[in-house]
Amino acid sequence: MLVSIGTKNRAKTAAVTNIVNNYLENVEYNHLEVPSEVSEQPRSDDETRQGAINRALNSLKISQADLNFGLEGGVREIDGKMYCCNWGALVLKDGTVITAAGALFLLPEEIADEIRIGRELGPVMDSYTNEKGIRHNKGAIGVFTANLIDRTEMFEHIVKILIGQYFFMKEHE
Ligand SMILES: O=P(O)(O)OP(=O)(O)OP(=O)(O)OC[C@H]1O[C@@H](n2cnc3c(O)ncnc32)[C@H](O)[C@@H]1O
Ligand SMILES: [Mg+2]
Repeated sequence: MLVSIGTKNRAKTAAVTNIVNNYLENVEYNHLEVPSEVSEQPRSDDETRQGAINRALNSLKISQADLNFGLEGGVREIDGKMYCCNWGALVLKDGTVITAAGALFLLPEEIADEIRIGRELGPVMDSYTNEKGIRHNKGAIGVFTANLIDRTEMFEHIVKILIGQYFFMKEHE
């Protein structure tokens, strides 16, 4: 079975590989840099979800894989507070689109203000922590949860929901 993932981000590719390997055998993986066709920093659930779907659809177009994953991070505001939101899409070979969302976590006001003036969370997190490439491993969620949960684990949950929905659909065909 061929599984494509619409990113080369290591936190995301690890999440897909870790979960899919638990449930399916003889899987070959493709990591594809595909356009999300939304802003670099999505600013709503709608836009973040659409980015995940576009990544999965674009992966299918390029690879014709059996399962095509798109994972996208964004932000949204509720009652003046900014949360990081996370969405995933799984597109099947026949074009069926399955979606799921994951954790929402609060961004501190000083981080939120940087995003509000138009910066991207990835670089903002790197300057905040004085580290490079946070988005590939612990992610903002790792930093703001005292490393109790990292970005891979957060996306694993979404991938598990997507795969679970796929199994449910197959059982009810
Ligand atoms: O290479 P891609 O797949 O694009 O991975 P990415 O890390 O850029 O992730 P997204 O495009 O899905 O996320 C949109 C923006 O938000 C940033 N971001 C989202 N979640 C983050 C997290 O947990 N830690 C650090 N940056 C995050 C990210 O770096 C981007 O600037
Ligand atoms: Mg990105």
